[in-house]
Amino acid sequence: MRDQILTDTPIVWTIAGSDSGGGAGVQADLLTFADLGCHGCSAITANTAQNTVEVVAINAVSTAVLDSQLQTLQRDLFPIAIKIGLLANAEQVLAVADFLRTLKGLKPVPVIYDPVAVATSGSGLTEGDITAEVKSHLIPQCDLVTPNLHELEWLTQMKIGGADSILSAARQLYIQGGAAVLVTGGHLQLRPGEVSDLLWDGYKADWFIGREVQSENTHGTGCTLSSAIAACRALGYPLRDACVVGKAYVQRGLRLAANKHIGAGAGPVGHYGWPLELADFPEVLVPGETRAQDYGLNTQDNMQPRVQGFAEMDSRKLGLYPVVDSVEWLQRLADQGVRTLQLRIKDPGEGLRQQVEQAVAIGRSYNLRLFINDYWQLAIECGAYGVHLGQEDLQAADLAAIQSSGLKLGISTHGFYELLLAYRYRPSYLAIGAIYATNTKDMSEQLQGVQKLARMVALLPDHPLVAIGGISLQRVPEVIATGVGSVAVVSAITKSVNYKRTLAELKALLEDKHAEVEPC
Ligand SMILES: Cc1ncc(COP(=O)(O)OP(=O)(O)O)c(N)n1
Ligand SMILES: Cc1nc(C(=O)O)sc1CCOP(=O)(O)O
Ligand SMILES: [Mg+2]
Repeated sequence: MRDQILTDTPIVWTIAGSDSGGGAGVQADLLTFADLGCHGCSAITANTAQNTVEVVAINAVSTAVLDSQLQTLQRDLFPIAIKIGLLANAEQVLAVADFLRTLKGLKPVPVIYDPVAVATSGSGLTEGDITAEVKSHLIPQCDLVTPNLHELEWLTQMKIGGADSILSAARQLYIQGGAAVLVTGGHLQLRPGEVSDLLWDGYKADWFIGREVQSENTHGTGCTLSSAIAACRALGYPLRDACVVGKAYVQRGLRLAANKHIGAGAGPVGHYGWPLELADFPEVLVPGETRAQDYGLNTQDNMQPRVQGFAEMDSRKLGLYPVVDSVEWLQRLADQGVRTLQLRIKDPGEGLRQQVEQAVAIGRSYNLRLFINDYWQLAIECGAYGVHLGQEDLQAADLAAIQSSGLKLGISTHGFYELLLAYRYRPSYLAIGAIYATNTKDMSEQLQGVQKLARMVALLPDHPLVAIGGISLQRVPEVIATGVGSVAVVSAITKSVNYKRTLAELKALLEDKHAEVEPC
């Protein structure tokens, strides 16, 4: 195995069939990898003869031919992620499963399997039945399986009729093979106009709701989705982020290719680059919203209805936003002219209420935008400007009470999935973190970097956004170059040897009108 250090671009493999028509299979996979910034490699399982209206031949390669491609790739182009598509017979399934077992023994590699066995036209794509080998040997080597409803029925032998049966079958498939399951919903609309995918990872069910696109050009959507997810995994995106970005990539391809004419039948989905428009991204279903019933959620009686729309702030750009752990720090920074502040007390002693009351009093006398972290009841009772909550607080806090008290609400997010989820509440601002590694809190699994930050800012150019995590004075210019309007800092100020000087420099960067960058 050569060291991945020799490669600047993440390497992603596709193990799949060639589509001579260029719309699906390896051809769609390689276009997707390139579009999303990865280097694609292929191991071809079958040389299909097809166009947009017919599949004439499958032409499976021998397992020796398949294995020689895999072994050759492994020696020089070790993958960061793998997508698997058409495996043409049981021998191929076993050969790939064996290969993956050995490969994953060398290094963990996320494997995404799109279980292709029957074409949308209904033509069988495999030589003989591969069900037993797929279930017992292949899926246990995979991290995610992306069946459509027909494929889910095939793999579970369960009849799918509605949301409950989709979830039951996904759970069943997970129990059988241990891989997370993303059920794609192109074949059944649970609500008119909504094309929704279900993710079950053994812990949590999530529905990603997309809008129907009227288009004949849908060939290759399954291949493209699984490849986009593999590419995102190779780029370091966690599973849920990879799924929502993958779905947005396909949505963009459907939308922009809708009026193209390629062949007489179903033309290919398009490949149009990284999705940067919110309209292409799915909505993440939120517990408590009315339509959750149609998706098999809201089954508990005590579920709080979703609350949406919190008080707006006087500015979309808050500029510098220090987060401090004491009333003393609050006072010092207010004295220096800071306008936006957060009180974040993690080890509350006896006098918590008193500290919040003092903080609110300072906030009033200096006309601060003062947010209280975590303690939303106290924030309401004491009349703070706003409250800041984490994702895990969203189910526990009384959002309706926060909303009706007129308090502003900020919500933490860590990646695309959490951003889309939190946006469903339309809070006063969304925080995005951790941008860089930080010693203030263990965020090592949730680092975003400035490229991802810029992509998230592009999705929500008109919504107040705050960047947080590891932001030092030196890093502020590249953070604000993303278009984010607010920068939250802890240690840059509280650990500074000269906080007044650091503060002045931060303010110069963040509150000087000329330093403001319009969102992209
Ligand atoms: C502006 C801002 N962004 C994010 C956070 C983190 O909040 P949370 O996820 O609730 O984590 P804790 O701060 O409670 O550890 C924040 N406080 N402020
Ligand atoms: C409190 C906190 N929340 C984060 C998030 O990403 O949600 S990062 C973070 C720590 C920020 O401290 P510093 O500026 O010292 O890195
Ligand atoms: Mg919190």
